[in-house]
Amino acid sequence: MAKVTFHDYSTLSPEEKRALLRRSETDLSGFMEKVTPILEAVRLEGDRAVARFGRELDKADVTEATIKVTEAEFDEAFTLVGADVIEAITFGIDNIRHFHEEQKPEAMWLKEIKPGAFAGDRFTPIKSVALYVPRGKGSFPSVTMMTSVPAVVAGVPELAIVTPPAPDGRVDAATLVAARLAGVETVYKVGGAQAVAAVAYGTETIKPALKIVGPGSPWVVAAKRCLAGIIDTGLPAGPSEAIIFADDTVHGGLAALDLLIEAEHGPDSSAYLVTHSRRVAEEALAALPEHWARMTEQRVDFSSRVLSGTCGGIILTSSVEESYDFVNSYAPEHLEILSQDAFAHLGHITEAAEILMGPHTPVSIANFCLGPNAVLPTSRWARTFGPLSVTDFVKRSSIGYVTAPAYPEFAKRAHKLAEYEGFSSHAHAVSAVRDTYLPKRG
Ligand SMILES: NC(=O)c1ccc[n+]([C@@H]2O[C@H](COP(=O)([O-])OP(=O)(O)OC[C@H]3O[C@@H](n4cnc5c(N)ncnc54)[C@H](O)[C@@H]3O)[C@@H](O)[C@H]2O)c1
Ligand SMILES: N[C@H](CO)Cc1c[nH]c[nH+]1
Ligand SMILES: [Zn+2]
Repeated sequence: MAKVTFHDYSTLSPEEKRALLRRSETDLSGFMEKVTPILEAVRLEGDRAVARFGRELDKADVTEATIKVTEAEFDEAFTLVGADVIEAITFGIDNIRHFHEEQKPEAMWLKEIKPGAFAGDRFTPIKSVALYVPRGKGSFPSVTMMTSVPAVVAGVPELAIVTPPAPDGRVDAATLVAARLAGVETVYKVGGAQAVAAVAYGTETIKPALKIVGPGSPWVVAAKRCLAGIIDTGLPAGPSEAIIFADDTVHGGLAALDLLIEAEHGPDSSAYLVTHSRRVAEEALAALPEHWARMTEQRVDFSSRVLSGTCGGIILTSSVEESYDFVNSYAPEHLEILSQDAFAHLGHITEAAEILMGPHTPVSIANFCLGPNAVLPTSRWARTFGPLSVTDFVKRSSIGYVTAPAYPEFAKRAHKLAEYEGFSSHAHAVSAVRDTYLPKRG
């Protein structure tokens, strides 16, 4: 059984404390170097490279002719997925849609800034967005739901999912079911760096998109970083991570149960239990083997590597304040506040992409079906980014309107500032010369 990493936080040196903030994706330079030839091949060879990398990297039976999922494959997917799974997808989509409809901004707002002068914002959908749905260390119909629903709510006219094919050359059936139920009809069998390149440059089959959203392995994150000058790559969502924050009002076995949720994604994930209660920490440590005994071999392997490595384990702090400080420095993707009074802690936490309150809101529920988006910034990007949302699928134009009566007051100030900044045309355009062209009032 793996030896779980245990940190007595107050005894750590500043350097050791800083090391706890690292994620597997902190240094992507090696991945960026390796994906560069893949990106270049897709740019130069299009479909031929997409199919070749599908065969080489995904070991998938895919050819240039089978990159796009057909209607027949969509229909077949509904026969392959159980009715209970379809029901769960439908339940999740319903809640996710409800949440994102609430979040959708008004198409336009306009306020009277000064009498007769108006300013506001207008939101219009981005014309084309690609949705990355991972597959490899798991299949992700839930990511299909989380990316497709806000895109459809926002009204993006051209949507396409890119997702790696399995060895049989098929896309995960539940992903196709979720896509159709959410309202996305185009799915391409391409994943990893080659998918990011395909939608950035376009190929014979795959239409280029203005933006790509969706989480992925470091291969995907590295490709996005390389192509950020070609395509909008949205929020940085890499290997999953979570902090389970627990106070002394809960059982440590519960904390251990939830610690394993995100730790099981892959060996590159990160997961910590942070508590100031020695009892909770010790109960958690004792409970982990019981929980592992109920998990599949692959998930035990992934989670035990995370919890015994340098990106996971148990952190025992000397006070609840120290726990808050650690959480805020770490800026986790998912945060669970395990406490009988979770709301008492909420005000102390400012840096976390998702905050789940109390013992009945484990990360699993939010990952699949509560409503908020589970595509979230990782690797401390929660300090500046929030979860994927409807606003990721629209762009904002500001609107200004000055009426004739309001014009002179504004022209006077604009003229002054234009002169100060040394822009003669700017100044000229709001000088008396303009008045000679304007319709006469009264
Ligand atoms: N942050 C979030 O919101 C969020 C949500 C869901 C999942 N995730 C994370 O997404 C990730 C999904 O990873 P995954 O591996 O299951 O799927 P993935 O689709 O992201 O990556 C698989 C692809 O990586 C490429 N690849 C694999 N090995 C390669 C190599 N040696 N060289 C070049 N390319 C290679 C292949 O093309 C393959 O198709 C996980 O880390 C998971 O934790 C994050
Ligand atoms: N935890 C992931 C986001 O980091 C979402 C997910 C989907 N399926 C399982 N988990
Ligand atoms: Zn998860």
